[in-house]
Amino acid sequence: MSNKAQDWPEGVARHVLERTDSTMMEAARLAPQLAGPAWILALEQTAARGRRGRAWQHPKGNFSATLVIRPWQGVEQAALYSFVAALALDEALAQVAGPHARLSIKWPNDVLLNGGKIAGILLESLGAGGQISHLAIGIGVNLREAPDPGALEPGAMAPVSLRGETGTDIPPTDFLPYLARAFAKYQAQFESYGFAPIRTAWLARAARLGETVTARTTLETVEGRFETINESGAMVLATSAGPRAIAAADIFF
Ligand SMILES: O=C(O)CCCC[C@@H]1SC[C@@H]2NC(=O)N[C@@H]21
Repeated sequence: MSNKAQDWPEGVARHVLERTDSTMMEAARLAPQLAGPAWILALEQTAARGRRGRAWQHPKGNFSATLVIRPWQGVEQAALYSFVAALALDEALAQVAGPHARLSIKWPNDVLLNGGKIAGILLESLGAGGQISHLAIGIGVNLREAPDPGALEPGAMAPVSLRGETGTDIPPTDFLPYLARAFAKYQAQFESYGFAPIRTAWLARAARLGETVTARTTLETVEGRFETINESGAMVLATSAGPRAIAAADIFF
């Protein structure tokens, strides 16, 4: 594991907080004053949130951070940063987890370790008057402890922790440079060459590609074979009624 201070990506600010409500809220408060991209890491969060309005548990020792950036293009491109973030997470975790860790990415933006959920990503756009000024990319990683499965929704993916699965015990402040470097690498790729190379890399890491999955949207439940993701990042399922592109859903295996 290399974790030298000089390995921090150039031009990116870093704020480390002992405690806050949520790094997403901290990001919204800080964004107007930021001169460039910034990571906001909190050692404790009192009101952390997950996707679809769910609460996110943050046991002590786990990683919780939000990266604030100015998105490269419009609203549609902004959503694709979740794939950039998932690849970065996968790479950073592979670097610290050791050779036996089985990492994969679950559409749209969870990272799995040995089949359980180790990390989640939450994207929020910040701005006023319909204009996105900043993108807040929130990342939670169960570094030390898996949250209590009893507090999760029925059918939710079983949570695991890095320490529980691999024995690696890395503090959040030490994990951050791995993630920041990996994110800067994939961000540069995305902003130079577009979504195509990110999509290819993402598909190579995708969990259950080619297998039958169930997608639960707010309106319906769709079952089908996970064929690919399209150029907008939607999951494409081969269903009995033909191909379906799903833009947002919870996926069950
Ligand atoms: O539902 C998910 O899987 C996404 C979870 C995102 C949690 C992170 S922790 C850091 C940031 N601050 C928050 O309040 N949420 C995100």
